[in-house]
Amino acid sequence: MENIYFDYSNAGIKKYEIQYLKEPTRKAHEVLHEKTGAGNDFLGWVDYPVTYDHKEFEKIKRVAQEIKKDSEVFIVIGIGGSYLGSRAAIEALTHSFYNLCSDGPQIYFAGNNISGTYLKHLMEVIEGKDISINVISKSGTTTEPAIAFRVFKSYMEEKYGKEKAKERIYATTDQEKGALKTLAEKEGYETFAIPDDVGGRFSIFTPVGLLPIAVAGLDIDKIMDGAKEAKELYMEEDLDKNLCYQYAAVRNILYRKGKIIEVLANYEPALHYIAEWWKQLYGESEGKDGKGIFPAAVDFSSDLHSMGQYLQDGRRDLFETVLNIDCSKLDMEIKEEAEDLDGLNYLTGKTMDFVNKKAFEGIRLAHIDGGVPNLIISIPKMDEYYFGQLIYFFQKACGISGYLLGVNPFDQPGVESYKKNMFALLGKPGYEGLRETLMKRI
Ligand SMILES: O=P(O)(O)OC[C@H]1O[C@H](O)[C@H](O)[C@@H](O)[C@@H]1O
Repeated sequence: MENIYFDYSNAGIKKYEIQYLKEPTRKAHEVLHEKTGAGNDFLGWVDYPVTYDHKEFEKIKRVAQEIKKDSEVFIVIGIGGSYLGSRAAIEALTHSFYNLCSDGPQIYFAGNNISGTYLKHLMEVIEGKDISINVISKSGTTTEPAIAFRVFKSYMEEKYGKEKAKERIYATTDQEKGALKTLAEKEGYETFAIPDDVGGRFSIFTPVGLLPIAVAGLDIDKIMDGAKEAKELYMEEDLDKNLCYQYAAVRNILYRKGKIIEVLANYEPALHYIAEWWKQLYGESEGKDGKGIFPAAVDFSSDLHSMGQYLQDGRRDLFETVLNIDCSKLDMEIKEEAEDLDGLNYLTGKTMDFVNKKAFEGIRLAHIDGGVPNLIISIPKMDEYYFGQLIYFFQKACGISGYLLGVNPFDQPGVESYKKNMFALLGKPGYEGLRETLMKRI
């Protein structure tokens, strides 16, 4: 079976530059696997595709069936790592217009912003429909999902009555602590546990990602098979034989040459949320201590008409990583027109995918000529199996890349700063001193 392919032949990197990173990469591998490095209590994701709780996994499948049976709408409440993975999978693997044409429940995401307009509009859309809710928060204390859940909890209780409502609310959170855990226990919601040693942005293979993914009708066994295969493939400590580590090493080399922005480009709209997920993974893992590649993303060819100029001709401090799908899911032939008014008859008999691939090849060469190092990560096709492989590829590369950079890839201390300010400005008890200081600056 084919696997992920990584090509850095157009990154402008010499062979010996890679060789220089052989030992540092081997060391990073050792530190990661022997759990001797920074953030070592958050490495549960490394072996998770094998060590995961099979009983809990079966429960996910069973509950997903129940939700599908009794719900027209399924609302996933979570932010960051608590929703990006499932959203990435659902967008990448289901129908482009899933909510309009799926047999299963419509799936909406909430609690990933603080917009009253968004919530009000969502409530209008779900009016009169049977609903189930999955509230997801590892810490159980994040403000955005907590506010959204408060809204939906009372909506559900009003609609179904307290007893019936609780049968439609599923909480995914820490196994022991946090406000959500306490609330779920008190109310008697069905709960799913997030392992202590798996951080939010690495949690897609846990119930955090898998319950919504299963509700969307996707095959979570295949996702785990793909992840498991990737785990085996990327165990190899030799950089020459490990494509995942090569991605980490190449990023590091480019970063040291001043390529401080990585632009992840895709040619399929369905991949948009994989890029969003990837941005969190790399942004939170590496952007610290005044260091780190800034992860950006573009959807091609749409963004060529907005960002194309900059990519081709702007500051040369970026490199491009193309997420390529070898074989598109569906295709369409371009037909001949009797009158060739739009001048497109030269494409007669060609397919959309052919045109898309030519766009990719042309853009790639133009960007290389424009001084943008080019990397390609290819998967044979976008299905559950390769989705699982790809996610694990990115996670493992991220851990190695973070250690090569010399940061703790598994914490996110910077995220706390905005939260403290927000709490102080909102008047949360305990933040009085900070509130006073901030108020003087506003
Ligand atoms: O799952 P939660 O605890 O609610 O966290 C949700 C997200 O928000 C936090 O601020 C972190 O920076 C993220 O890493 C996390 O994924």
